[in-house]
Amino acid sequence: MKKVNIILFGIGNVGKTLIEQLLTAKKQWEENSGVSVNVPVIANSTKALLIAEGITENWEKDFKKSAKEYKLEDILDFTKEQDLEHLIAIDATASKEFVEIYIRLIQNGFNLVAANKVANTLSADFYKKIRKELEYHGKHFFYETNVGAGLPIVQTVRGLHQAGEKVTKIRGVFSGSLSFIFNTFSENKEKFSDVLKKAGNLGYTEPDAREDLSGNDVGRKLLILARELQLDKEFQEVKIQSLILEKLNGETSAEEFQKRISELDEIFNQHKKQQDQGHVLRYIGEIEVEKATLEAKLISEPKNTALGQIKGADNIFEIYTESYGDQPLVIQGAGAGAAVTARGVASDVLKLSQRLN
Ligand SMILES: NC(=O)C1=CN([C@@H]2O[C@H](COP(=O)(O)OP(=O)(O)OC[C@H]3O[C@@H](n4cnc5c(N)ncnc54)[C@H](O)[C@@H]3O)[C@@H](O)[C@H]2O)C=CC1
Ligand SMILES: N[C@@H](CC=O)C(=O)O
Repeated sequence: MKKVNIILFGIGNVGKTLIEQLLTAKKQWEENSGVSVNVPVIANSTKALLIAEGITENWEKDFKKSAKEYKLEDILDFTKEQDLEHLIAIDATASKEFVEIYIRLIQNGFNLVAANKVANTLSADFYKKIRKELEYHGKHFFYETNVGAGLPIVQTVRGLHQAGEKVTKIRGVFSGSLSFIFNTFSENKEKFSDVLKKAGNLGYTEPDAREDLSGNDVGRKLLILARELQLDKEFQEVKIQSLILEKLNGETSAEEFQKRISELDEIFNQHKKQQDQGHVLRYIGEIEVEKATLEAKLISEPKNTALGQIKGADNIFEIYTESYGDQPLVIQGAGAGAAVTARGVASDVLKLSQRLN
């Protein structure tokens, strides 16, 4: 039996659900895949719980009782002292600072799985540096949930491109939270701010919902796919239409923004009023490969088109390639939510485990 040791950073929406899924699937993984999953470290932004033999279903109580403030060195020392092998660090944070330690993790023998999109959307130099370090140390990095949550988007785009297929365009609804917001807001009389709160409570938005409303989260996803297609782009080159007022995004803190979200209601009412009969609002992303352009924008879409008909927090990705011609390869399904995202992370962990000797 191959024993893998998970060091989980981030025990919020996605992290918590992942723990539950890993504990529940443990026996199945052992029996069907020969992989025994152990979670000796779980950490949030301030505290970590370190248990060599792994957390149990009492992990929340144990964390409250025994988690201690920590530095990365404490975790690195612990994994060495305990001689833990087959190490997989999971980044289930949304932190911009946390990704700075990826290189140190790789150098200290860790493989990586990330739900966090930041590492793949910093400078092209950093993107290449991570991959160079991974190659040098013989480590792996999986990040399927960076685009489309649990949907198989990254692997499909990468697989087509690596196989020599000419991908010409990717177009679709890349944001689960904006999908939910516009589906709900277009269809009923709720205020925009109430729908936004609901999306947050359902775990669809980023921890700071402005990441979604500013279009930055979609921008990141576009860049991640573009880089899979070996387009050498930077985040600043993505053309992004923001849906948020400058005054609420600039100097305002996330807490202040939460208190002022009703200021968005009037703007979105206007967007809604301007809809033609039978049309819905859609925030879409588009990569034109030949032109090397990446764009995220709000459009008015007829309800009866592929993009117009989606429901709930669905994403839809139309992947146009030479072989598929005018009829794109289409992938659709829930594009946000803790359960689908955590399952995508778990799937990455399992795939990565199977590569470890
Ligand atoms: N919610 C969704 O549908 C999807 C989320 N994701 C990504 O998953 C990630 C996590 O999202 P949520 O669980 O909703 O966020 P959350 O805000 O519920 O949880 C974040 C966790 O990270 C911890 N954290 C923050 N900074 C840290 C640091 N420096 N070191 C260690 N821990 C730190 C926080 O204490 C918290 O436990 C985000 O990057 C998000 O973009 C990706 C795909 C879909
Ligand atoms: N906030 C994101 C969550 C997944 O990445 C989204 O809305 O799609």
